[in-house]
Amino acid sequence: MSSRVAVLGAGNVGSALAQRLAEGNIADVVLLDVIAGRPQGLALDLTQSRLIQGHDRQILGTTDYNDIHHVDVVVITAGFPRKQGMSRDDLLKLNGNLIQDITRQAVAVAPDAVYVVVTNPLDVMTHVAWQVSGLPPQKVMGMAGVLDAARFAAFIALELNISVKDIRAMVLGGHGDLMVPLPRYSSVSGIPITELLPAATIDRLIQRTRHGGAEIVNLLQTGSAFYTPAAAAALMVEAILSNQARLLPVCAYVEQAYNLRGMYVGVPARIDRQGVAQIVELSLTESELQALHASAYAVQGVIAATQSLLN
Ligand SMILES: NC(=O)C1=CN([C@@H]2O[C@H](COP(=O)(O)OP(=O)(O)OC[C@H]3O[C@@H](n4cnc5c(N)ncnc54)[C@H](O)[C@@H]3O)[C@@H](O)[C@H]2O)C=CC1
Ligand SMILES: O=C([O-])CC(=O)C(=O)O
Repeated sequence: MSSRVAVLGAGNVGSALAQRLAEGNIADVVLLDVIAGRPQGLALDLTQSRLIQGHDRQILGTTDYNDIHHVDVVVITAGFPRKQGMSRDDLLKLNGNLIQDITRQAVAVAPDAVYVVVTNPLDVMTHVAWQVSGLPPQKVMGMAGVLDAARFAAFIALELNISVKDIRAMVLGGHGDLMVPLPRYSSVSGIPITELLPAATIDRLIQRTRHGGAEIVNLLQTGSAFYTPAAAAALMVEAILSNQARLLPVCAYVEQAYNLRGMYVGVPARIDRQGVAQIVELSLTESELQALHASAYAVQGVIAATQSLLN
């Protein structure tokens, strides 16, 4: 039977993700939104391009959770994006209760799915979704590291004037200004970028990566990035469905690693059909570990403050 993926939220990220999943022949898609007509219209539009795009994927638009019954993966993209001048954490109040409500409704009909959260503030929303889902933490992960690492790789490629195909990048930590791009674990055909670029240039690329989302928010003025976020979420869905044990940076529940205990944060993880199969613990220098802890504890602080805001 064909794999089925529910995309909750048919906004910019959700609709671009639905297009990638269908046109990439990755899965059939159920696109769900609260705005009646929007997911149905987008699904019909995507269906009409099947001849041109050369696929037979089913794309269903709906406002009814019964339609996501027993999907394999649920991606949560519903919620408000930030506008210029806002931090991702400013979305907490707007998106916190919404994520709880959506997760409860989804888990009731798709209890066996793997859940991928995209809504911001990402690490906190992933924690909240897991908390209300009642699912084992391996089944609930967040999308951030794949996007942040793709941005770091793009900036390295532009700086070196080298094809991005030969670049691998690693970013740990929360999806915020304290995220931790790791130059020692970022390379061009196996050569660490610390061998190819001066420290000051690497620092500039790190800062640009940390503010990669805000740079686009400031340019768009009406919302936030969606093409690369959708591509990153599609890659994670494909990794889950293909069961190929891909190693990706994702927001995962760290039981005990990196001297962290029981919290969601961005780490490299082996992803398979069951979700997060294993967290990979890199050997970090003292300053890299400190930076990861600063990022993780900032997320922890927001999670603690969030509990009183939620239903
Ligand atoms: N994790 C990451 O790296 C990224 C996260 N994001 C986040 O993803 C979220 C979505 O961003 P966009 O698609 O650009 O926003 P958007 O405003 O284009 O779309 C959001 C959609 O969610 C729908 N929605 C709202 N409440 C809903 C509910 N209760 N049930 C179902 N649908 C509901 C809205 O009707 C709208 O269609 C934002 O929170 C944004 O900050 C965006 C890019 C990257
Ligand atoms: O910047 C935002 O608010 C959206 C996002 O998370 C990103 O593009 O990294």
